[in-house]
Amino acid sequence: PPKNPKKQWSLNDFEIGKPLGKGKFGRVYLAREVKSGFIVALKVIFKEQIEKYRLHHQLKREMEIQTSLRHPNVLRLYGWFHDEERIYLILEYAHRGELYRELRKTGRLSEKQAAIYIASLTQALAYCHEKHVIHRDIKPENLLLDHEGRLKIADFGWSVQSRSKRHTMCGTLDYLAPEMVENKAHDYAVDNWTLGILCYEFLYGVPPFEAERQTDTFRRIMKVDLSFPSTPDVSAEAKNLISQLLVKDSSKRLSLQKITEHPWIIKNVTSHD
Ligand SMILES: COc1ccc(C(=O)Nc2ccccc2)cc1NC(=O)CCSCc1cnc2[nH]ccc2c1
Repeated sequence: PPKNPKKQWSLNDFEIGKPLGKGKFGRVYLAREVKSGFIVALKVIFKEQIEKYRLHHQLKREMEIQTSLRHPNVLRLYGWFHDEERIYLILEYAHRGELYRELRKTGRLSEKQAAIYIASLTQALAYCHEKHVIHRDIKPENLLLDHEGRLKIADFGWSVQSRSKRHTMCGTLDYLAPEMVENKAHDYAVDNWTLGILCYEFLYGVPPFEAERQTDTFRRIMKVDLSFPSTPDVSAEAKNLISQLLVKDSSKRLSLQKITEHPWIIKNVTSHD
């Protein structure tokens, strides 16, 4: 990655390549840092967007936090620069793209692969929480895979994200915890709920409370209407972990520490980062 963080980067330092994520991540481009040949993802944000939503100081504070986040399962923000009308974020490039794509391709994951991803996510979240960073909108399309297939939580930009979260609201409620759906104050424990949703989706190929209409998904989440189909045949340990995460009372959800100690994780994951 670009070495000296204090260096003032500019657009001339990069050769811009293809657009990434087809606008899913805002406007992000593959880019190569000319001197080192290092490949990055360059995210372009228009200043008038930031001004319009008065995000300037939040963006600065957030950039400070994110450049300090160093974890193998958290996408890096190497630095940023700006010109008159745009802000550029120099982001880590995850070569194997969205985990979502892999999930759609294979339909569902093996128990071993699912456990490896859940363990990676748990470690990344434990790290973010100890750095007092939450609001991780962790759903499959915000999870990327690097060239070794290692999971990276790629979703930040909560302020912009919260706009897209409203967008998500009209998209899908599937990943939102009851307290989020009820618009109650929420804390770190929403991420534990989402881990349960993701674990279910990794193993069954669909999220647990999926329904034709949003109102039905809403009702199923509030009721925690959780059921395990007889096929595919999923291990009792996996169902046990999911059942201990998809708990309405956020204080009763399995803690991140307990997830790493769960028999299903221990059985399926060597020390995998
Ligand atoms: C650390 O990450 C981020 C940090 C900050 C922000 C952000 O926008 N902050 C913000 C903006 C405006 C107001 C306030 C805050 C966004 C991200 N991350 C992403 O946007 C997702 C991955 S984009 C890169 C990337 C990599 N590797 C890929 N492989 C395939 C596609 C792809 C796409």
